[in-house]
Amino acid sequence: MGCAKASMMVFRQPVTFVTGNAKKLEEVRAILGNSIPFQSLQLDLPELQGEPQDISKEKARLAAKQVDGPVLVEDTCLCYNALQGLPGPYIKWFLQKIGHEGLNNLLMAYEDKSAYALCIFSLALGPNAEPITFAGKTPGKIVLPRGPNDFGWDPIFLPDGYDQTYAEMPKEVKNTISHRYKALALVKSHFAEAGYIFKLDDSTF
Ligand SMILES: O=P(O)(O)OP(=O)(O)OP(=O)(O)OC[C@H]1O[C@@H](n2cnc3c(O)ncnc32)[C@H](O)[C@@H]1O
Ligand SMILES: [Mg+2]
Repeated sequence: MGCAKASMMVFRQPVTFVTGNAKKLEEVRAILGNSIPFQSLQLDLPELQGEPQDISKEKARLAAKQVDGPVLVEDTCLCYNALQGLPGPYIKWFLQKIGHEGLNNLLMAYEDKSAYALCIFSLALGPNAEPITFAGKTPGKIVLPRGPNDFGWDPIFLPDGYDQTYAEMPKEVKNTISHRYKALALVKSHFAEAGYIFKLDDSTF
């Protein structure tokens, strides 16, 4: 990686999307297509605590050190409005321990079943670069599980304006309204505007 001009960065390797989650990778691939030169690396990054944006940035710093090059990571939260945004970044453990039923029961005491899915991508251009974040948010509500149980909390999330849960709707629909899609739209615009140049195997992207 080198810096030709202040506004122009030249990369000798593609951006590495680091995740331990195959379903995330599938969606990122489908949404990005070949708009950004990227490769993937399966690594289990630590589940950190704190504010979603800080967690995502720290994940990117850790990933960039391991990859020693430009990386993209994301952290996904499921936030209940009645619970001031919790489970938020801790959704992975909540889902693992109490499942879809428990995630519904958490809201039993509240009339407000509204929630939002939040995805925060972080791009670190190298191991010493400060990560840049891109957030996408999709509002909806928590419902009893409906649809295939393929990906996380998809069966219990009903996005606003739709009568199918994330799990019930075709992938092509989820991938045009989701938290992940919205965050990646910002990532794509950033790449379109930032003037990054990828010189990979003699080809320029
Ligand atoms: O390696 P990373 O990228 O961290 O992958 P992860 O599976 O640990 O993912 P997170 O730390 O972001 O935790 C988010 C949790 O929410 C789940 N999840 C993420 N995106 C989702 C989506 O679009 N629909 C449903 N569940 C999702 C995911 O399976 C986890 O249980
Ligand atoms: Mg994780």
